[in-house]
Amino acid sequence: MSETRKRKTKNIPNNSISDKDKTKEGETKTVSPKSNIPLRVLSRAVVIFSLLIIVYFTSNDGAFKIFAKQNEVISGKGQIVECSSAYLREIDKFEGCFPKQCKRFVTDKVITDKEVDELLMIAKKGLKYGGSSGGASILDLHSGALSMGQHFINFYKRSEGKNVFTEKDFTTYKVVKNKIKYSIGHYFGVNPEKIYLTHPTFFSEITSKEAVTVHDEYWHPHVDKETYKSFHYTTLLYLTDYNIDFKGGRFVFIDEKYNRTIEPRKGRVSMFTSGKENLHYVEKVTSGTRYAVTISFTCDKQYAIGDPDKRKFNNDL
Ligand SMILES: O=C(O)CCC(=O)C(=O)O
Ligand SMILES: [Fe+2]
Repeated sequence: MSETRKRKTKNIPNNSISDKDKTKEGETKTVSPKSNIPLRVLSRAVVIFSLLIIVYFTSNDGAFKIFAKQNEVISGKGQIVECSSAYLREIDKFEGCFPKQCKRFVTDKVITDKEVDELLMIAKKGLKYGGSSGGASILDLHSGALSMGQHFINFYKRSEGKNVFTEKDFTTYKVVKNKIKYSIGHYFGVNPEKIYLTHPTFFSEITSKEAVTVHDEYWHPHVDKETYKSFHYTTLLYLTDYNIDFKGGRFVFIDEKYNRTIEPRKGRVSMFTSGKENLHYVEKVTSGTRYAVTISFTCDKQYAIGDPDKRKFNNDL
């Protein structure tokens, strides 16, 4: 920048804006005040513009970083974050469940394509019996909760649902849940036998439909530990692809300096400690349908739930 400035001004004699200025050897050019002012203005504008760019890129507002792109295959990518004090205080009493570090971790290598396809089928065949009047529907395989209009019904109490899910469906869920549980053990340095599946564990289906009730408003920033008291480790398994099956709907961690975005990808698992250190939201889905499963774990045995079970579905438990 200063080079440009030097080059533009070096042939202008001191205090003589209307003097003659040498351009090429032996040639002279009259520099009038009129033609000189725009040059100065231009170079100042360039300086100001450059400064604005620097300020923009070094300021915190509106700065996003893509943590996990949809079109890359991530073996494992983690980011350590400072545990919130409330989270630490609470988790301190659960031996073996205390994470080495609070963090978020993404991997595309834990769940197979076949498992994702099977889970997507489970989600679709259950959710087709319900559906929220707004854009966000859930199906909880454990409790049977299913979005229906502006409410939830217990799908396990409906006769039409009796033979919707097979033993194999429940086995797939259990296998996937266990893989994720052992991954948490591995990546967070905790004893997998000391973390327990907790309520709610659900499939979600999000469309671009306008929200009708608060249950449809998934885009608000929140802390999972505050929304779901028993959560200590949240995991999300994505069943559809961002920008292919749907648009919008990226998951965003809100951080001090940059927000970090996870673009859903089939089979992608995102795991994170559920405290304030992992404040997040989901962007509004603008088209298509987004499917995911939330499978979360607690350190507190009193909030442990069993695996979803076909006998429960058949109402004979
Ligand atoms: O579906 C997602 O990506 C995240 C959903 C979420 O934040 C939640 O259920 O608490
Ligand atoms: Fe959440």
